[in-house]
Amino acid sequence: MYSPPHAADSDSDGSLLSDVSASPPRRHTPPRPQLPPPKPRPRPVSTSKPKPKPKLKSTPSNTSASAPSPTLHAAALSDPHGLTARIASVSALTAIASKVSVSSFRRLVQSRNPSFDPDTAFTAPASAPSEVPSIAPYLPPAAFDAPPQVRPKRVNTPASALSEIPSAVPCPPLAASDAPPQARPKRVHPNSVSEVTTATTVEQSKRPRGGSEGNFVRLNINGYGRRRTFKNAQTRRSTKFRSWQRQRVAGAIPCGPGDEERDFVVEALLEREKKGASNAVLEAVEMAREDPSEQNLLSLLKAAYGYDSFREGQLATIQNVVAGESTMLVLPTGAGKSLCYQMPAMILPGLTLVVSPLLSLMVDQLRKLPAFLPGGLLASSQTSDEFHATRQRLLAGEMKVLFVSPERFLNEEFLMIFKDTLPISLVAIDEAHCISEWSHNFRPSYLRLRASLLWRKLNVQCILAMTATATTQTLEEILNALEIPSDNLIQMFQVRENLQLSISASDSRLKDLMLLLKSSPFADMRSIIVYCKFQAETNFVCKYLCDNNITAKSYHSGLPIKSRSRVQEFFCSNKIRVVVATVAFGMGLDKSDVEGVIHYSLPESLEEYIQETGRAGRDGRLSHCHLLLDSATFYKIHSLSHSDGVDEYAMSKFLYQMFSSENATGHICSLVKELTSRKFDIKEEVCTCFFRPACT
Ligand SMILES: Nc1ncnc2c1ncn2[C@@H]1O[C@H](COP(=O)(O)OP(=O)(O)OP(=O)(O)O)[C@@H](O)[C@H]1O
Repeated sequence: MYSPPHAADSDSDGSLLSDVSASPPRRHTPPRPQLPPPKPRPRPVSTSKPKPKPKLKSTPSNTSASAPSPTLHAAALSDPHGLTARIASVSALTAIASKVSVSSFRRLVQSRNPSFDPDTAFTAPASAPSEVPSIAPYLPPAAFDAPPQVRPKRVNTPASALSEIPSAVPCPPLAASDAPPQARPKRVHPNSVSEVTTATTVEQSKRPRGGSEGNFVRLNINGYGRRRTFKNAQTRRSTKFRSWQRQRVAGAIPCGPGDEERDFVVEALLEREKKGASNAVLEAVEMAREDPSEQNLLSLLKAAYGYDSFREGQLATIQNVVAGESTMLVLPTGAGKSLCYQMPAMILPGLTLVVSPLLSLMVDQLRKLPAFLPGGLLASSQTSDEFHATRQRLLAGEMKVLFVSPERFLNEEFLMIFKDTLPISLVAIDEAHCISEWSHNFRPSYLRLRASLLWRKLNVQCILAMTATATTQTLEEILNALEIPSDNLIQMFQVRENLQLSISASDSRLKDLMLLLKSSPFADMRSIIVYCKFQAETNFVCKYLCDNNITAKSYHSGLPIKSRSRVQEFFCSNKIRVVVATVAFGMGLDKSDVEGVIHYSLPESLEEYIQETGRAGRDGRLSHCHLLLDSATFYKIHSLSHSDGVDEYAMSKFLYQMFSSENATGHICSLVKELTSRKFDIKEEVCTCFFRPACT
C-alpha cells in the first residue's frame, strides 16, 4: 500500500495567507546526512561583480577541495562523478586484477569507444608504487573539465539586446596545446551522442530538423561545430580488431558457443599482461552481482562514483531492481534518481533501456553517464546513418544504456533490434507521471508503455518507473499500467528542505509581482521563473516587467521552437534574469542555480506546484518560491477543473436513448457523435467512449 504524498499533507493544512514552509525553520532541524543544509546565498553587490560562490554540487560536505582529506572525499570534491577515484584505483588495485573474473561488463568497458580506454588513458605514473592507494596526479581531459567552481557573474543584458544574440553560442577555440594534431584521427567521448562521427569519415549526411521527441529545444546532439579533445585518451582499438568484430556481428565470421567469452578472456589476459592494470569498479561490480548486499552495493557506489552513502530511497530501489522486481520510485528533483538505473545497468547482464520524454533530457542524461558505462541514444532527429551506427553498437554489445523516446515503441524497426538478439534487463521510465492522463504532463505516447507490451515485444525482465511528483491517482495509474506491485512503491518526501515556500493574497498581481521582484530576497536573485497559467498572460506579464526595467522573456508552447530554445539557452547562461512561462518551461531545463520561482497564477494541482517549485534550488542552496493568489484566478481554474464533468441528467438521457428497448438487442445503433453530443449537451469524447472496447 502506498500513502499519498506527504507534501499534500503539509500543504493542505497551511493557512493560505501565511507563510508555508516545507520544513520547520532550519535552526530547529537537525542536519540530514544525505542532503546538506542549504547555505544562504551571498547577496551580490548590486553595483558590480557578485562574489563568486563555490559550486560544489552534491558533495557530502563543505570541505574545501584543497584541504587534505581522505582519497574519496578529495575525489568527490574535485570530480563529482568519481572519475578521479576510479583513476586512482586503477593503479592501486593491480594486485587484485588477477582475481577479477572476466565478464561481459569488462568487455563493455574495454570494447567501448576505442578512443577512450580507461586503462590506457588513466595509467598512473610509472614511479607510483602499485600497492599504495594514492591518487595519481590527474588532469581531467578537456571534455570533462568541470565548469569553474564559481557562480557565473550576473549579466544584466537589456531585453532589447537579446534578440540580437545569435541562437548558437560558438564554443571558444581550443588552446593550442589542447588542439589535436591535424593528422590524428578524431577522438570522441565514449558517451558522445554523436554515433556517426567515429563510424563515418565521409561528409555528414543532411539531418532533418526537429523531430517527434516532443523536445522544444533544438540541440546540438551530433556535436556539430564542437571540438573536443581527450588528453588522456591515447590508444584506440586496432582497426583490424574493429573490422573483425563488425564482420562477426554481421555473420561473416562464424561465432561458436563460448567464443565471445573466450575473446573476453584472451583480451583481458593480454590487457593485464600488457599493463598490469585492473579496475576497482569491475571488482565491485562482480561482487555486487554475486551478492547485491548493502555492503557490496556501497563498495560499488564508492568505487564508481566516489560517494560514501546512498541517499534516501536509492539503496532499496537498486536492490529491488537488481532482484528483478519492478519498482516505482518517487524522489524529488535532484535527489539522485539517475543513480537508481545506472547502478543496476552496471550489475545486470543485459541492456538498460531508459525512456525519456524529451531529447534534451536524454542528451543530458547520456552526458552524465559514468565514463565506463557506455551509452547511446536513438532520436527521430538522427539520420539513418546515425540510427544504423547506434544499432551496430548495440548489436556488437558495445552499449550498456540506451536512451529512447516513448515514440520509439511504435517503431517496428526499433523493436526488431531486440527480437531474439539483445536481452533487455531493465526498462527505466523517466518522468513516469506522463503515463497518467491525470498528470500535469500527460503524454499520449506514454500510453504505449504498458507492462504487457514491454514483456511481449521486448521480453523485458524488470521495469523501473521514476518521477518527482505524482498524486495518488497518478501513482495508481502508473502502477496499474506497468503492473508494479504496490509494495514496490518507494516514495520519499517531495519538497526539498532548502525551499522556502510562501503565499500572499493579491488583488493586483502585476504590481505585487513588481514589488516582489524589486524587494529582498528576489531583488538579489540572478535566475527567477515566473509561472503563469495562460500563454497570453506570459506575454503581458513579460512586457510589463520589461517596461519596468527587468530583463525578462516569455516562454510557452505557442512560440516557435527556435525562440523557445533561445530563451532557454539565455536563461541557462544567465543572460536573462526572469523567464515568464507556462507549464511548458522546465522539463529538461538543466539549470541547478534557479534561485526563485514565483507563481503568478495558481497551479492546477499540487503535483504541478511541487514540480514547478522543485526547479528552484537544485544546487541545495536556500531558494524562495512565492505564490500570488487572487480569487479571480482561483474561480477560473476551479471552473476549468470541472469542465470535463458530465451532467448526470444528460448522461441518463443519453443512455436511455442508446439502450432503450427498441435499440437494445439485434440492432446496430448508428451515432453521429457531433450531433449526439449537441443533442445531449455532453462532450464528443463521452459518445466515443461507448464505442471503445475498453469501455463497453
Ligand atoms: N548517493 C549520492 N551521494 C551524493 N550525491 C549523489 C548521490 N546520488 C546522486 N547524487 C548526485 O545528485 C545529483 C542529482 O542527481 P540526479 O541528476 O540523478 O537527480 P534526479 O533525481 O535524476 O533529478 P531530476 O529529477 O531533475 O532528473 C547528481 O549530481 C548526482 O551525482
